[in-house]
Amino acid sequence: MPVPALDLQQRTFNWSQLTTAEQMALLQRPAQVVQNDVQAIVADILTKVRQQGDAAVLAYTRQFDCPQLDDLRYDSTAIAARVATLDDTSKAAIAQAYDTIRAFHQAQQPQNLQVTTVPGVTCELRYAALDAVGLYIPGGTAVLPSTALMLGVPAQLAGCNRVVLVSPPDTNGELAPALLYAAQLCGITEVYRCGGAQAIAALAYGTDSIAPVRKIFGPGNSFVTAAKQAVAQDPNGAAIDMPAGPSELLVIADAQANPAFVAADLLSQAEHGADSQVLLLATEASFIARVRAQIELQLEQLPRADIARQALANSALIEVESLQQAVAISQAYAPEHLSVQTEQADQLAEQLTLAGSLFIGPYTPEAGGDYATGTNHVLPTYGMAATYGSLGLLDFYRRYTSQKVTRSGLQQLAPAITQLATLEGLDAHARAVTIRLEESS
Ligand SMILES: NC(=O)c1ccc[n+]([C@@H]2O[C@H](COP(=O)([O-])OP(=O)(O)OC[C@H]3O[C@@H](n4cnc5c(N)ncnc54)[C@H](O)[C@@H]3O)[C@@H](O)[C@H]2O)c1
Ligand SMILES: N[C@H](CO)Cc1c[nH]c[nH+]1
Ligand SMILES: [Zn+2]
Repeated sequence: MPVPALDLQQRTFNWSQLTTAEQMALLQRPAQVVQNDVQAIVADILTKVRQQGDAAVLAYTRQFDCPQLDDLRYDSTAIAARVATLDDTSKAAIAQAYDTIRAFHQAQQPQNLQVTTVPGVTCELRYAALDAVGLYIPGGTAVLPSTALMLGVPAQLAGCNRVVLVSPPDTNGELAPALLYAAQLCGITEVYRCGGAQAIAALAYGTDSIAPVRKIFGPGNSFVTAAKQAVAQDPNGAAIDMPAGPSELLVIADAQANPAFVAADLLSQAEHGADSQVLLLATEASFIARVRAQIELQLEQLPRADIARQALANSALIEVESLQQAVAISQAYAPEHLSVQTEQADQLAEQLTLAGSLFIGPYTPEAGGDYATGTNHVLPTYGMAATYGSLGLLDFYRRYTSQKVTRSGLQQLAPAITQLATLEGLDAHARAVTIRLEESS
C-alpha cells in the first residue's frame, strides 16, 4: 500500500493554543484507537489454540509468517548450524551487549531478609526464581536479538528452571542466527518458531509440543500485547510482565539541544512500526523548524522510511511555553522512553518520574538503551509507565514471606490479634490464638 505523503508542518502544534480536547487527542496512542478490533481477533485466536493446540499454532504461523512451516520446535542441531553462520563482528557486538546488560541486572539481585518484629516473632521475606518462563521476541518487521538478551539475561541470572523462547519465523521458517546466538549466550535451549497471539496462547495454555509456562515476558505489536493481557486475566492462563506495545519516545528540548540528534532519536523509534509514536516538546518554534528539516533530511537515508513516515503521521512536534509545561505534559503522557535534551538536563530529570526509561544529555541516544548501556529495553507503553516499572531481574522472581512465633512471642501479640479478630467478628481467628495460650507450656 502506498504511504501517504507526510507533511510535518501539519503535525506541529502550539500546546497553549489547543483546546483541552485537542491536547488529549494529541496524547492518544495510535495503537489504542484500533483496540476493539484487535481484541476480537485475539480472542478468536486464543480460543482456537486452546481447542486445537499445535494444529492452530501451525495454521496461524503459516498464515502470518511462513506458509511451509511443519515443525514449531527449533532443535539444538538446527540452532548450532544457524549460529555457525554468524560473523565474528556480530558475535562480538552481541557479547558486549550481553556483558553490560548482565552487569546492570546482576546488581539487582534481591536479598532475603529477616526481621524480629517483637521478641519471639521472626518474619522473613524470601525470593524464589520462577520455575518456567516464556520469552516473546518480536519478529514481524525486524529481527530483535537485543530483545532476546533483555529477557534472556535476567532469566539466566535468576536461575529459572525452564526458559522458553518463541519468535515468529521468516518466510523460510527460520529464526535469525543473531537471535539464536543471543539465546545461546543466555543458555536457552527450548526455542519455538511461532509468534503473535498464537504463540502467547501456546505459552499460556500449552499444546502437545509446548508445555505451558507460568509467566510470559516480552514486547510485541498490538496483537501480542492484547493476547498477553487476555491470558493474564484468565485464572487458567499465565502471568505477564507488563503491557509493552509499540515503541514510544518523548523528547523534551530547549534551544540548546542539537536538532540533528533530536531528529535522529525521534526517527529511531518511529522506524519500529507504523503504530509507534514520537513526541517532541520544545520551548522554541525555530528549534522545532530545524528538527523538522532534519527529520526530512534523515528520512531520505532510511531504508525503513515508509514505516517511520506512518508513525510520524501519528506523532507530534509541540511548542510549549516553558520547560515546566513540558514536564506536566510528559508526566501526563508517561512515555516508554523519555529523552531530556535541555541545558539543566539532570535537574529537569529529577522531576520526570513517570517514564519507562530516561535518556539524559546530548550523548545519550535512546538507541543506547535499546542495545547496550545495560538497562532493560522492555518497558511499559500506552501510558502504563505511570504505574508499571521497567523490566528488571526482580520480575523473574516471586516474593513470599514466612514467620515463626514462639510461645512468648504469641503472648506478646495475643491482645492485638484477639481484639482485631473481635472487631472483625471473626471468632475462630481469636480462638486459634487463645487455644494455644490456654495450654500449659
Ligand atoms: N515496548 C518494548 O519494550 C518494545 C521492545 C521491542 C519492540 N517493541 C515493539 O514491538 C513491536 C513488534 O511488532 P512486530 O509486528 O514487528 O512483531 P511481533 O512479533 O510483535 O508481531 C508479529 C506477529 O503479529 C501477528 N499478526 C500480524 N498481523 C496480524 C493480524 N492481522 N491478525 C492477527 N495477528 C497478526 C502475527 O502472528 C505475526 O507473527 C513493535 O511495535 C515495536 O515497537 C516494543
Ligand atoms: N526501542 C525498542 C523498545 O521500545 C527496543 C529495541 C529493540 N531493538 C531496537 N530497539
Ligand atoms: Zn528501538
